[in-house]
Amino acid sequence: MKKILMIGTGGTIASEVTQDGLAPELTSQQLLEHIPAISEICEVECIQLMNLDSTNITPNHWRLMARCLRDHYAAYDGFVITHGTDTMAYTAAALSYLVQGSPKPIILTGAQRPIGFDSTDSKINLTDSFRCATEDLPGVSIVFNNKVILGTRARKTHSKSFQAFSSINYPLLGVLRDGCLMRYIRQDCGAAPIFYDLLDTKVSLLKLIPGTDGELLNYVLQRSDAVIIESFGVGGLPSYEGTDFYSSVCAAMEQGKTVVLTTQVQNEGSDLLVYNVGHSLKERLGVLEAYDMTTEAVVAKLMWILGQTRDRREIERMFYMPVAHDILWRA
Ligand SMILES: NC(=O)C[C@H](N)C(=O)O
Repeated sequence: MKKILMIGTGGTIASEVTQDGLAPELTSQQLLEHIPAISEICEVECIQLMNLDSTNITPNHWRLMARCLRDHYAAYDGFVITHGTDTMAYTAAALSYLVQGSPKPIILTGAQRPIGFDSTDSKINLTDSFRCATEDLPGVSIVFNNKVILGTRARKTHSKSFQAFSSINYPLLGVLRDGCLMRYIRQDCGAAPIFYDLLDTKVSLLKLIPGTDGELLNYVLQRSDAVIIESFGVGGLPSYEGTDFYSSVCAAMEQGKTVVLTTQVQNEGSDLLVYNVGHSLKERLGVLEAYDMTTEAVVAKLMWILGQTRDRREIERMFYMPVAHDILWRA
């Protein structure tokens, strides 16, 4: 029987009703006690790394999770991390950069309703996740509502219903039907994973609205090593009286900061060269663009890259180099 490590981090799945709203209180061991049938699927050992609403998860917690995987990697056949859904897509992306090429499954799961509630999705999500953790499903993925989503492509797209996650600009890796995994895609992997530990957390995101105050961008640029600007459509920077976004970006890049343009539109990604509002940003300034990557993946990838280098060319090379199919290859 395969041996799986369950790593508890909190979330709704582990939450109980308190006077001040739901709060994570159950340990991984207590979660398992709700589903005795898991012992027919695999042998499980548990570690409780933290017990947090995922709103409170930070990049330091991603590093703790990656270290936990590294320290216990050899002893288990697969890993199930229980996590709040609110920032699970960020954690999945971060672990995809911190633990690359894993031949063993690293599954993140959680729930929209606590395990103690009559109408809960916790039990099916956990059972499906343990099934997937015993399969040939390399790399980091999210198993939720019968779907298997690649870690770099997940996004929370429903705040309440069980179908919380979607795969963005990439097909599902598989689905679960009556507890059986139908795998559509097998991720490539190495003989052993490469673990990373360093992250530069001075990465910020600015979402534009029509008429954004240019001083906001200056402020964010000042306080960050990299800024992601979530712009409109296929991407570009506005210009109107009283703002000079272009000069702000230019000055920040001269100081060695990294600027990435992405889009608020969920599907199909950016293409800065299409419109005049984006063209010179790309051609003359050389800002990076996200193309089909999710914002969650861009955030985590920049932290991972800047944890390793400050060289502009190297940053650009690493940014466009696909890791776990986070970006479609561009020749
Ligand atoms: N469904 C959930 O898990 C939401 C919860 N607030 C969390 O992210 O921890």
